[in-house]
Amino acid sequence: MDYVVEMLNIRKEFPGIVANDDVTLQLKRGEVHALLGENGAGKSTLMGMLFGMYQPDKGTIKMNGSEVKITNPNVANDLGIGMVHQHFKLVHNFTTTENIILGIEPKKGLTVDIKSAAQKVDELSKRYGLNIDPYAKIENISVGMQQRVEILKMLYRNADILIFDEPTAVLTPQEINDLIEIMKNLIKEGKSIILITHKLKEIKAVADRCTVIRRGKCIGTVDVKLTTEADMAKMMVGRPVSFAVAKKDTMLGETILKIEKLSVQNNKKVLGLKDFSLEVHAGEIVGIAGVEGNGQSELVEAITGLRKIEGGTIRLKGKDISNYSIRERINAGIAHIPEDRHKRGLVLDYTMEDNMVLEVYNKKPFSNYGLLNRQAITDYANKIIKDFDVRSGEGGASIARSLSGGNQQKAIIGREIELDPELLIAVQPTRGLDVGSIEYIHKRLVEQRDNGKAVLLVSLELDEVMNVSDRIAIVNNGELIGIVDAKTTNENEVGLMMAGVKGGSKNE
Ligand SMILES: Nc1ncnc2c1ncn2[C@@H]1O[C@H](COP(=O)(O)OP(=O)(O)OP(=O)(O)O)[C@@H](O)[C@H]1O
Repeated sequence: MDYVVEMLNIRKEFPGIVANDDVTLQLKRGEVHALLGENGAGKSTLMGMLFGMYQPDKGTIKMNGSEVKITNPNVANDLGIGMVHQHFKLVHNFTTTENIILGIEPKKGLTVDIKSAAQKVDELSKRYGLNIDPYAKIENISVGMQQRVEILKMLYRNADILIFDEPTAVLTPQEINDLIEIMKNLIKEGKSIILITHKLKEIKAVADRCTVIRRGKCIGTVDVKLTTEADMAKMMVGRPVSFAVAKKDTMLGETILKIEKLSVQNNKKVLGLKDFSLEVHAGEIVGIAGVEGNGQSELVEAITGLRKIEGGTIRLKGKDISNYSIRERINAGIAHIPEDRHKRGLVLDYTMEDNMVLEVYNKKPFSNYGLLNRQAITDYANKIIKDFDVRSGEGGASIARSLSGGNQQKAIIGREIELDPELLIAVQPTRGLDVGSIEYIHKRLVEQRDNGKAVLLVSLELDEVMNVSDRIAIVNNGELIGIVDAKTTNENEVGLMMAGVKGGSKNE
């Protein structure tokens, strides 16, 4: 059999956890091979070993039939293995070309030959349909484009084996379609791809075979054409997963959040949100649907106090909180699951325990007269970790950075829901989560609403907004286009409104 890469009987332990236990993955030349598994199942660890970031404790790696020792990422590069990481590794004030050549700069005498490098970047970009400007700065291009720079980095180094670690988690639906086309082009040009993703739809759309791992162990490799999404989900979680969200009828209570004529500037100092009004009641989930960058971040940051407002008012249970500090807003009952779990969700170098009390450490029983009560903090953190099935080697003592992306996300969601807030703002809450965890998180959001709390859900996943929300507010270009009832609307109507076609109602 023509395998370009074979990872055979691989084992890797971290303190307190066997991340990979006898895992085998064989990559055929010219295939897209999906790697599927729950959060913390050991996917990134396995790929980390193929990319030379970790060494296996046991097992062998072969390339084209011969055993190789991939002792560091430079060796991986030399062997033609490239990786696009979950969190990009780019220097923001460098240009695309500067990022791509970093570490392997072509020289003319003593100076770096940027011109010839930019020319090569341009050629590669055209050949693979990537549409990258070789002189654009990273900070000025979209996340989707930044990812293409990561792809170009691999191509520039002549990689033939391309590893994509959850590449679509940060992309918009259009960017996802583009990436799928790019992958197909790469295969046509003779590359082989390993794709880590939680999205079964994408596996169906682009992968040939799929290897499933659960809690570090290999469950099997299947032919994607012959396997349904439900079967793959079951292999991965070990039980059938329900994709539908079960909900009782809403029992609307008082108005919790009342936004009137809100205007907020965006990062470019123009109005990112204009004259925006919305109400969220106790006992309902209001979803915000829109293409990324249409005012969602400005809205969330204005409510949570992360961004100054230009005009209008924000009321929580009738009280004007427009000028409250962030802490005052938390104390008033607002909780926030942020979009960027690393930048705003966690202090990555703190333990999980400390991360779980970031908003409450200064309160009883966690502190008394300025002294921390470690036992109370441990107990509180352990409860969240258990309830939300946050998996890591050393539980609350684990450093946040060492947790898998999905487990970091579950911990943040647990921390915010545990506050039992009057208003829970959930931004992309299930980004990077496996289907089993998504099912659980959706249940918990619905539970908040059933307990008479208000939930504001912001998501780029239309399916999620449609399934979880009671009402859907659609934004386009910073304006409220309309509000629709989730029970009676359909994807077509919401899609049109997202494109700016007015519909629905402007009131509650
Ligand atoms: N450097 C590390 N130190 C300690 N533990 C680690 C380290 N890297 C990973 N782990 C642990 O190994 C397990 C597997 O993590 P890994 O990141 O491989 O999971 P994953 O399948 O990629 O998950 P996700 O889908 O959430 O990204 C997790 O329990 C994680 O906490």
